[in-house]
Amino acid sequence: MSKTIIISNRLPLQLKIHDNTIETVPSVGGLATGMKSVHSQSDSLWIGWSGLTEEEFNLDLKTQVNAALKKHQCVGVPLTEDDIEGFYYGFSNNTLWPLFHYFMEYTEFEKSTWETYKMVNQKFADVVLQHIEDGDTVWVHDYQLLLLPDLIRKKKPDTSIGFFLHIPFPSYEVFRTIPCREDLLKGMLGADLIGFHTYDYERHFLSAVQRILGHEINFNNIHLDNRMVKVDSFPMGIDYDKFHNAAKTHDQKSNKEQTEIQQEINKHLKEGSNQAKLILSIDRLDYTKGIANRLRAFEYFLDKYPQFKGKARLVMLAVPSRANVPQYQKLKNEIDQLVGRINGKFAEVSWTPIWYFYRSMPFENLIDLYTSSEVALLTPIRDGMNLVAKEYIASRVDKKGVLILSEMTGASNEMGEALIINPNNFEEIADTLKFALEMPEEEQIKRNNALQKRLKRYNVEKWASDFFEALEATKNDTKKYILKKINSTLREEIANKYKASSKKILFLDYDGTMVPFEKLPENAKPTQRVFDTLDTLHQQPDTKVIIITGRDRDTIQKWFGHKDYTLITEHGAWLKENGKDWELMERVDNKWFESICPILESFTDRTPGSLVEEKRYSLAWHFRNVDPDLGKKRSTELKTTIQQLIANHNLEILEGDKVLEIKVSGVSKGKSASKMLLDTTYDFIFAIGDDWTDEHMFKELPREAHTVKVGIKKTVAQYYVDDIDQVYQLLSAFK
Ligand SMILES: O=P(O)(O)OC[C@H]1O[C@H](O[C@H]2O[C@H](CO)[C@@H](O)[C@H](O)[C@H]2O)[C@H](O)[C@@H](O)[C@@H]1O
Ligand SMILES: O=c1ccn([C@@H]2O[C@H](COP(=O)(O)OP(=O)(O)O)[C@@H](O)[C@H]2O)c(=O)[nH]1
Repeated sequence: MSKTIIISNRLPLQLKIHDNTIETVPSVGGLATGMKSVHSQSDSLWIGWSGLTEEEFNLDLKTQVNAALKKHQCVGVPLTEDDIEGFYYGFSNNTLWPLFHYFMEYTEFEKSTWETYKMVNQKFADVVLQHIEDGDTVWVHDYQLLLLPDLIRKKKPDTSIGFFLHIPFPSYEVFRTIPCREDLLKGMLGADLIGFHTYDYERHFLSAVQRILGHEINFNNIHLDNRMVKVDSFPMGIDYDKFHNAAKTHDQKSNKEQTEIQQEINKHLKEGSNQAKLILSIDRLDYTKGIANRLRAFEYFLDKYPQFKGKARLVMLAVPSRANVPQYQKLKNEIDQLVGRINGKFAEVSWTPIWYFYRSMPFENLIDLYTSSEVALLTPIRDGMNLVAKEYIASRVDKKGVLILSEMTGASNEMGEALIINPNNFEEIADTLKFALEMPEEEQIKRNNALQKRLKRYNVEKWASDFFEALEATKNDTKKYILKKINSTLREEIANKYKASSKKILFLDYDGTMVPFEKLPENAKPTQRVFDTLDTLHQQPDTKVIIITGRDRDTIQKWFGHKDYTLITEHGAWLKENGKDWELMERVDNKWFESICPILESFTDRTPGSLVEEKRYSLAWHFRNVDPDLGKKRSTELKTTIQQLIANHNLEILEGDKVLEIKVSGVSKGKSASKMLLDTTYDFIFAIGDDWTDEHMFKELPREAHTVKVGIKKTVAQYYVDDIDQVYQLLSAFK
């Protein structure tokens, strides 16, 4: 039976050695807490790091380690201290983490940690490959494993692979600064489906893929040579019932059954003469979480609204995290000092403004804090999602409580009823805190009602099932493509038909089919491979070889004029065959150039990288070297600008691959190809091409023709080949 393999750096449990025995503790962090719910409800295997390095346990303990992991359907990836240093503290958390959260000044790029990162991703791949079976689905998580999807794809090309990034994907301008940017993107593109928390992260990723790798993107599909990768946003939910039900039971507990923390909260904060409202914050101690800003904003609040002294208290839980990274150590000192200074400044005998815990707390204590706090104040500078915001709302069984949430969190996109603040605006935070502490109960209930409904509906289970459904759909699309793809059997079948036929005609597109695109069109000259292949085909008995291209007559004359192949240029305007001179296939003129050319030139002047190509009877505006977004925008603008002129002169616009071509209406590769069939009866008709202009040919040729599209794109052609190399593989079978 097929299974799902979840892979993340951290497993849902961490192993510790105590008195020579293995103990397990739950992992902290949103990825682990969220995915744990998915894992526990499905028959999946989770592969990741156990929290122990290879040096930390000996052979005697190994059996215990494996057993502890197996009990939770987990498999460990063996990592050494050096691996953890270079891969986890180094490249993951000293390079990728700050870069992806826009902390460029903290981002260090070191070749040695990059090398370790690559090596450790390979170690993960090796373990996955030991456990993967045909039909399994793989779900890779997060920035520590960006190279893994491609490493698995290389060894197991047919596996269904999903990838989810839990942190922001930064804008192209930030991402482009990292030297290994191409490798990172290529690694991720090994997946069939790539998921992000928000649409913004998704569009940043697509923009980076388009600009750095130059792949064609259609809506949210990335066209690779032989596969399609789908990209989408799936905002992660929480296990709503788990938090809501725990909060319900919590409310029903007698005094005796309450946890120590709850008893403390009641004694000091809720029941004494000096009752203070609680403002809660919970995060890992991370500079992205805006903890220092929050403390300063709280100080500003107490200065601005002194009436809250003694009446409000910040309860701040900061969970130790990545303590080996220097920036985290600095932050810890800064927070300690800030808390000390603010408490020193405002404390009274019966009231300290900040209760600060630097540790992690078990689930029951988190529930104590969530249910006892009137306000949650979460102020990250950047945060992929922020599950604490969702957990706080889900735990409010009484529907009371106010959430103040930074607009820089992924969660703020879906939690519009919360009070959304800019974490750098202390004035706004102070005013919002006052507003929250004074908010009437009816308003709190109204806001939370809406939030809870959404959290209940789009919970972590729904999030995971949506992701799997999308992965399945992507895989099915790919299957459809694979069915039409020319494999060795199909190649032989087509070649046999060719050999068995007595009259054959082959229509071959040039750019993108026989040769790859170049930055400047004049540089895409025919190679020896082009001539060798065409000569061989041309020498076959009863075979007519036609190059059919949008290229201008003069260039094709220069490149192929010395050969005897049939040449059709400018999308069917010109024909040259049987060694005769060029003749016009259609009645065309170019008098209209003088009205269109100046417009194209003015677009070229203000669109860096674009160029005008003047052919005998058509004009082409190329934007291959233009910034992709600008190119798309300007080509749409150009179409609108010349619309009227096009109609007046009986012209039409052909949209090729990064080119708009204006030509006399009615001239097309389809029409000219059909004309070539008029005088002779062929029993083998073949056409191959890569772009939109070839679709005319595929459409208009008779049904029995063998039509082949180069690259995985929408087409009416019968078959696909992946790339130019496969074009030659196919053509060389015809001999
Ligand atoms: O494993 P650690 O280095 O201890 O860090 C804990 C996790 O932090 C990050 O969590 C992210 O995922 C959350 C769920 O999607 C999201 O809400 C939050 O905004 C992110 O920061 C990290 O992405 C995980 O890989 C870590 O395990
Ligand atoms: O002592 C603690 C404090 C927090 N959490 C959990 O850690 C996660 C934090 O996730 P979030 O998305 O807010 O941020 P991350 O730490 O993943 O960046 C939440 O599920 C919390 O319930 C925990 O398990 N123990």
